[in-house]
Amino acid sequence: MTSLAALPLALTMGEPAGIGPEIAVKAWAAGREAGLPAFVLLADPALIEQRARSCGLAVQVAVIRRPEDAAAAFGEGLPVLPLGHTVANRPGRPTAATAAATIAAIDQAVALTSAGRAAAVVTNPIAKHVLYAAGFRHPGHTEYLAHLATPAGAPPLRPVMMLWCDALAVVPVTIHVPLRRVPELLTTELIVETGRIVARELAARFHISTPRIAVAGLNPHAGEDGALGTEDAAVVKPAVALLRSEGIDASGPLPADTLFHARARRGYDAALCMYHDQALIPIKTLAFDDGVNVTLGLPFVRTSPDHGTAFDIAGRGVARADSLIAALHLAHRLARP
Ligand SMILES: NC(=O)C1=CN([C@@H]2O[C@H](COP(=O)(O)OP(=O)(O)OC[C@H]3O[C@@H](n4cnc5c(N)ncnc54)[C@H](O)[C@@H]3O)[C@@H](O)[C@H]2O)C=CC1
Ligand SMILES: NCC(=O)COP(=O)(O)O
Repeated sequence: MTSLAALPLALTMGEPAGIGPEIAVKAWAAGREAGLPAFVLLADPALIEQRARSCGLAVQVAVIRRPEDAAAAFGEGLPVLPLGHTVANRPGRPTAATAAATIAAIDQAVALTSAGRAAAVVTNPIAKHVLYAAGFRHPGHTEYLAHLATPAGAPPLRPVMMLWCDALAVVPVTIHVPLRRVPELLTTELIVETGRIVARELAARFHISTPRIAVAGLNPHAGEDGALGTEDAAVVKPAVALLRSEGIDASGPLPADTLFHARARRGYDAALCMYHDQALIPIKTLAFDDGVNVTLGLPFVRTSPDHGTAFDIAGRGVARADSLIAALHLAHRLARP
């Protein structure tokens, strides 16, 4: 079998009306100078050529038939493996008609990686509401990738979303759920399972020998002894105790408002946050341009830029590829044995 280091990363097209096609082209153009690992884009080659033209980007698309040909093609052109779907759309105008192609790109990236023909999965952003309108029943990539990776008949894998940059790693314990449902969905078991996966993968993939995990409280001031909410004492605190009883260096519940300043960040390797925005606001404030979304708990590496489809700027040639480039670098690093 080809060594992982020699395999290309499998990059999905993402939502075709978003900035994915444009930043893929820009990443490839920057990558030839910046030593980016080779990747293959799973997309409709005609869409990529047309979007590059409309964004004023000079790019040669190298249509390949096998991911094994990506590394050799990468120096000459952007390697694109056709999806078998024609994708016609206008930037900024998403349509459910392209949902099947968007999903096919994810399926193919996972299939190639699982078969040992790609080193890792890197995804461009999808617009969840567009896929939902076409009948997609998973909240986002994170949950869909876990579904694809679960062997038939086995209990579902628990995926964990982690947003990472050099200065901070954050994990939302509850992910894509309305805020009003967070208290009912947040259980001691969910926090413990998430903490275990984070500790295990920070050690195995990030090579942090004894990961320090800070657990944020749910309520202001971590509940202020029950005066500002009961969940911190009843749900979060027992989870921290259980993690500690397993030898995991967990602390908390800690007030979230003082968890993310520079001095506090030196005290932990990852912060477990109780809901989506508690985790994503600090990291996107610190590192919007180069934050990376990593899915933990899967049998393969998956990364993604931290941003979304940016419909407001799609097709204008102004989207930044930095976060995608950071995602490609991190995927390459994590996929190394
Ligand atoms: N991994 C994924 O698939 C993700 C998908 N999304 C999806 O993206 C859609 C739009 O979400 P929003 O909340 O509007 O977030 P967004 O990240 O798409 O856009 C927020 C703001 O940041 C700007 N922006 C985003 N990426 C940029 C880039 N690379 N360069 C320059 N400016 C950039 C946009 O123009 C916009 O003003 C939603 O449907 C959401 O579900 C959001 C986050 C991650
Ligand atoms: N806000 C983060 C996000 O939406 C990423 O979701 P996913 O599609 O990577 O699961």
